[in-house]
Amino acid sequence: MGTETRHYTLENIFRAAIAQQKAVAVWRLPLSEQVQACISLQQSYTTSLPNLEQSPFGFLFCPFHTSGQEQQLFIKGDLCFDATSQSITAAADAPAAAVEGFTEALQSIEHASLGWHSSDATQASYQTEAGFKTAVEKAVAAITAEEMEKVVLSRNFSEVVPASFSPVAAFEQMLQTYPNAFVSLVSVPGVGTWMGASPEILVSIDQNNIFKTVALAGTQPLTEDGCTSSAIWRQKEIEEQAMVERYILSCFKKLRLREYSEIGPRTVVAGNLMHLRTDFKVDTKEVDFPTLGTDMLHLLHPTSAVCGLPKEPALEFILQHEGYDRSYYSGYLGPVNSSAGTHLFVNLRCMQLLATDAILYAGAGITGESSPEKEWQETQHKMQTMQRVLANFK
Ligand SMILES: C=C(O[C@@H]1C=C(C(=O)O)C=C[C@H]1O)C(=O)O
Repeated sequence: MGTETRHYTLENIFRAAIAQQKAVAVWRLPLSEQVQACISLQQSYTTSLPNLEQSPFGFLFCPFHTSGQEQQLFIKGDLCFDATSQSITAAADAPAAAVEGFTEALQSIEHASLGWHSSDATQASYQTEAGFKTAVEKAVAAITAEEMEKVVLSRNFSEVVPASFSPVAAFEQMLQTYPNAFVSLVSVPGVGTWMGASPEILVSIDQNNIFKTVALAGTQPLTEDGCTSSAIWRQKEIEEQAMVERYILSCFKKLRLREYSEIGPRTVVAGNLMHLRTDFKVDTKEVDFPTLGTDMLHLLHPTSAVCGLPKEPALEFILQHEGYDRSYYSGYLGPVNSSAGTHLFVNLRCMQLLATDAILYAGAGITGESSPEKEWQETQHKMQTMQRVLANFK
């Protein structure tokens, strides 16, 4: 097919992918205008531990717990859609018959219903307010007993999807509401549909081979004037974020990497919230470390921003006490080897769309100073990111 001259809208592309039972990912990088989508024409989407440098263009979608029941997925970019030019391009190795089938489907798509792929999984489990608060109390006790330093506890919550809801319209609205977030919509047959506005880079490598990651933690509601300069941070948040920073530094150390730049912590805005963020940057060409992206991805996930410190006892604690399955929440997702490079984000401020309900997810970092009520409130605030999106259709 090469470069098609026909013009399509994002809605055409998404409808065709759903009607044709294909996996599709749509995204926009923070502070960018460019909306892209990719569609896989493969039979299977599962992947093993990703090797970013060797990978073809596509979109990674990985769960929190990589040895749990959810699979690591790769939506190969057999078809790539650029929303600015409204054009669609097929990869050189895309299966020709499937490309033709998809293009034909695109012509007749106007009348297809606008749904989304739903999950094959049986009924999701939910965490209650009491259950969450009990888990926080147990975590504080374990931290006081020096079993770990920090653990991130999360919960989920279900809301009815309004009848007029459209994932593409919601995605487009998120572009406006959350300009500095990574905005995404992922829909995979048998796995389901997720959308979100993430504030947190896990691993990014741009076209100039610059590697970036961040230490993001510490949360407070946006100040009244919306100015980052008027934020006042408590010692608890400062320490919590410093732990994430320390973890990233320990990963660099494991790889014997000494040349990196570190800026922060600075206060940043994420929707209705503010966080503390330290930015790390490495010129992988200058330090002659071409596999840094993959190596760091393997060491970082799950970071102490979503799991805890040390990683193993924190993960163990989460699996034992959290009381529900995080699924793809606090996993990671993003384009790999796209025209803008590889940009993986932590899957936060997100929701999973079921047939009639949406499951919203949020967590909070627990330290020795945590109070169950405050941490509960923090998860309430974080859930507003997606509640605002649903509310627009009510
Ligand atoms: C766990 C979440 O967010 C993470 C936890 C934070 C915290 O504990 O303060 C802040 C930002 C994120 O790294 C979430 O949004 O669900």
